[in-house]
Parts: sequence; structure tokens; C-alpha cells
Amino acid sequence: VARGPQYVLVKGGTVVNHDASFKADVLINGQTIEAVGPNLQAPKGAKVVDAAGKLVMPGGIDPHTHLDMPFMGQVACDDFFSGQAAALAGGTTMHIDFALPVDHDLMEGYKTWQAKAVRGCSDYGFHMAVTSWSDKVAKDMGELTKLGINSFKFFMAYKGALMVTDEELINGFSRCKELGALPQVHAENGDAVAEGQRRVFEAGITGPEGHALSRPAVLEAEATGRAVRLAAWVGVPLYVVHVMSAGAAEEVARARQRGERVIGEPVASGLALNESWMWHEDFSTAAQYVMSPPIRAAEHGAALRAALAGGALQLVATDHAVFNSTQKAVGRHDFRLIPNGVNGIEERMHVVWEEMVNSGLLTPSDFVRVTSAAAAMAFNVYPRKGLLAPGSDADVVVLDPAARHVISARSHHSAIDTNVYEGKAIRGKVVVTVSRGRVVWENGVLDVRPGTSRYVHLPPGGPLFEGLPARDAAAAARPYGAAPVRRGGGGGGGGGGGEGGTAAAAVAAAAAAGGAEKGAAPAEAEFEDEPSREEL
Ligand SMILES: NC(=O)NCCC(=O)O
Ligand SMILES: [Zn+2]
Ligand SMILES: [Zn+2]
Repeated sequence: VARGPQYVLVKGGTVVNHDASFKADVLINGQTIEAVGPNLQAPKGAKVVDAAGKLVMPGGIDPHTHLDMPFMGQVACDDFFSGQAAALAGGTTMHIDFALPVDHDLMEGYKTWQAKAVRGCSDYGFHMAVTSWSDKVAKDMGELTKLGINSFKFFMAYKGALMVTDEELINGFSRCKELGALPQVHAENGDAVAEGQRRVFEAGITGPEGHALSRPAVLEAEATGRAVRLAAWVGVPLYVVHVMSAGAAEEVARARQRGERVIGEPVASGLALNESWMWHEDFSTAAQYVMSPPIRAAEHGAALRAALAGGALQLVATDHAVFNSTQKAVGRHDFRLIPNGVNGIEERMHVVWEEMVNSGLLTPSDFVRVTSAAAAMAFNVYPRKGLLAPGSDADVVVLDPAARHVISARSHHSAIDTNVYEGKAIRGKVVVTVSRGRVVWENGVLDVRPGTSRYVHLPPGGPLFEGLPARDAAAAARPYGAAPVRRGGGGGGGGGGGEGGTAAAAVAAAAAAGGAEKGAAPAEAEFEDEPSREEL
């Protein structure tokens, strides 16, 4: 495949990183940034991109997508080529997709998703869902960390399909801790949702609005609170995907106030849209907006934007999972059958720019943090990704803050025939995208080919895991929270310790009560060998 010129010089723009912004040129050599600085000279044959008056930023990273996903009897209509092409046209140069186990088999899931991804055209990584528990699942999680997966997702909803029990959640969290892998949760109380759906449907509400009514925000807050507390008890960081409500955001914020390492991920749709669409009289229009947890009343969106601005939530994804109007129509007479999911992989950068930067809630550097750097850090691929600096991958976007455009299904690049942001006016536009050193989007023209995707290994034991053994040791010194342990004192050290008790502390308390070596340290984290960063 012809790659284009070896050198690309992005000239005359303002470089915006998450920690600084300054006037500089960016020189790309092959797939890597060679230099960032003033007045760089273009080597012979270089392609020069004029960025005068524009912002030059690290390519976006969307940490939550579902391309080519079989779900609720349908297969998401963006495959890895159309989805990644759409991403590049919107300034997102890497995404992390959720591989699903095949018949609960994680390794089969990994192979299946790699086979799907081959036809793509951009960088991608994987999370893996864990939908059951067994020794084999635990073993496969270890194998997958060697294959570049450092995060595992647990669905607390989708009863009878993907949902796990609390016991499975605890086993999974504990295994993640051993591996230095980040557990992620879809936080909704799946039992209550199933009951809510039954009640709403039996009350005669069968349309898309039933989706919103059947899974209220309280069920998301409950599950979020449960997940963060269980993660704290296990002593592992936690990543809460698609935070859609004020209550769930509060649970994340409170956990962080308690010193727990929790990341909260709002998605573009939750920040920018509101639930009223699900009451639209036209079924096709209303069904487009059905996703889980649901897009909620406007005050939730405002709370999520505020939480993102104030740092209570950390980064923005999309949960891009697209089903076209024909696919959505299978739920015409029963909202429970509408395949859940909305678009966003192409729109995220623009929607976040409009909602968060044009409104003054975030600075351009904050924008880079929430759309790129924070994901690179959370998934342990920073500064290779998420930063414009010598040695980093040459994933670069040029954003013209003055250019205006309107989002529409008529002009987007996704395979879906609708767009939940239809008609939304945006001030600011990604005018150039460079993916691994190649200009793939310029002047409204996309230059991509299927079969050019690249898998990015995500090694375990990232920054979120630094210092955890010391935290465990401190917790073990105060088993069950603040209660002192009396050797032989009957009953192993007294009552519960509020938010403070961890599993590590309980192990130490039990050991002390049973006469084992005093203060036995919890097992050292066994982060397995860092996988090579080489491509597959
Ligand atoms: N979110 C959604 O509605 N669909 C994709 C699956 C998931 O992330 O829950
Ligand atoms: Zn989910
Ligand atoms: Zn999702």
C-alpha cells in the first residue's frame, strides 16, 4: 500500500497538548513525530499542511465503541472499515472496541474480534467483556493481558444475556487486581431494569419512551454505587463506562473524594442530548435515541457537563453502537426489542468542542485531555498516544475553530442511515486528520483503504495501579476499617469499618485472628510480563 510522503510538516499552527499550548510546527517522519518546535524546515519531498490560525492536537481516542457487534438479535451496521473511516473523518485516530466472548469463551471472542478488525483502516485496541465466571475465564484473562488487553468489562445489566452477578463481579474484580488490568462496569441494576420493563410494557407503554421510563436514573446510581464500593473493597481501580445521570456522576465523584481510583466516562450523547426524543411521534426518529443507560432529562446532561468541567468525570467516549432504521424497527411494537445504541464515533470531537469549549466549560487543553490524553493514560499507552511530542505516534488533527458546519446523516461517513445529532450546528471543524503519519482527511476528502488497521497493544499495570501494594499494606494495618484486631479476642476483630474495609484488610484480619503471622501482607500484585508493544 502506498503510504504517501515520508515527511509531513504541519506548519504555522498552535499546538495544543493537555498540559500546554504554544505556537509550533510539527514534523512527522514516517509514522512518528520527529520534532515539535518553531520554524521547522520541510525536508525534500515533504507534504506541508498549512495550519495557520488553526489548532494542532493529538488525534482523538474514543475508548468505548462497538463496531460489527452482534447485539439484541442484530449486528451493528458499522464494521471496522466504515466505523474507523467515520472516526478519522471526525478526528479520532484510535478507538478501543469491546470484544465480546463467544459462548462465554474469551479467547474465541478475541480471535473473532481480531478477524473483524482486519478490514479496518485506523489504530484500535480492545477491551474484553467478562460475561460468566470459571477457572478458564480467569486463565484467559491472564492470557489476554499478554495479548494487549488491559481492561475487562462487566455488564451489571442485560439480564439473561451479558449480565453478571455480584459474585462474578467480585471474582472478576479480584482477578483484574492480580493482573493489573482495569475493570469496567456498565452500571445499571439489571434485575430492577427487567422488572421495570415488564411493568412499563404491561401498563401498555410499548413505544421507545418505554425504554426511558423502565430504567430510571436511580437504577444507574444504585449500580454505580455498588460497583465503586465493591471495587474499593477488592482494592482495585474502576472505570465506569457511559455515566448518563447526575446520581451516577455523584457516586463517581464521592468515591474519588474518598481517595478511590475511579474513572467516570460520560459519552457524547449523554452530554449533548436529552430524552425528549424518545417521545417523538415518529417511531424511527424516537428509536434512534434508544441506548442504555438511557439518554436522560436535560438536567442530567447539565450535571454531566458540569462534572466533566469540574474534573469529577474524566474523559468522553461515545459508546458508538449503530443500528439502522430497519434494524431498530424490530422493536416497533415492543421497546424491549429495539437494539440499544447510538452513533458518535465521527461526531464526538465536534460535539465536545461545541458543548464544552464553545460554552467556556473547558479550555482547548482540557479538550485534549478529555478526548485523548486521559484515555491514553487510563489504558497505559501514553505518551505514545495522547501527546504531540517527539517519539509519539504521528496521530494529529488540525481543528479550525472558526469553521462552521452542520451534522447530518447526508454527509457523515458511518454506514447508519440516521444521526442522533442531525441538524446540530457546530463552530469548529477538524479539517485535517493525520493517522500514523498519513494525511487521511483533508478538504473534506477521506483517503482510507480497508485492510490498513493496526492493533495497539495495551499493557497491564498502568498508572492507575501504581502504589496499590502500598495502599493494600496500609489497609491491612487497619483491618475492617478503624477497628483494632485483638489476637484471640473472639470473632476476628470486631465490626465493619464503613467505607474503609477492604478485602486485603479482611484477609489480614482473618489471618491475625486465626493466629497466622501477624500483619501478613496481602499477596503482591502479580502483574504478568508486559507484552511487547509490537504489532500483531
Ligand atoms: N449502550 C448501548 O445502548 N449499547 C451498546 C452496549 C452497551 O454498551 O451497553
Ligand atoms: Zn454498556
Ligand atoms: Zn457500550
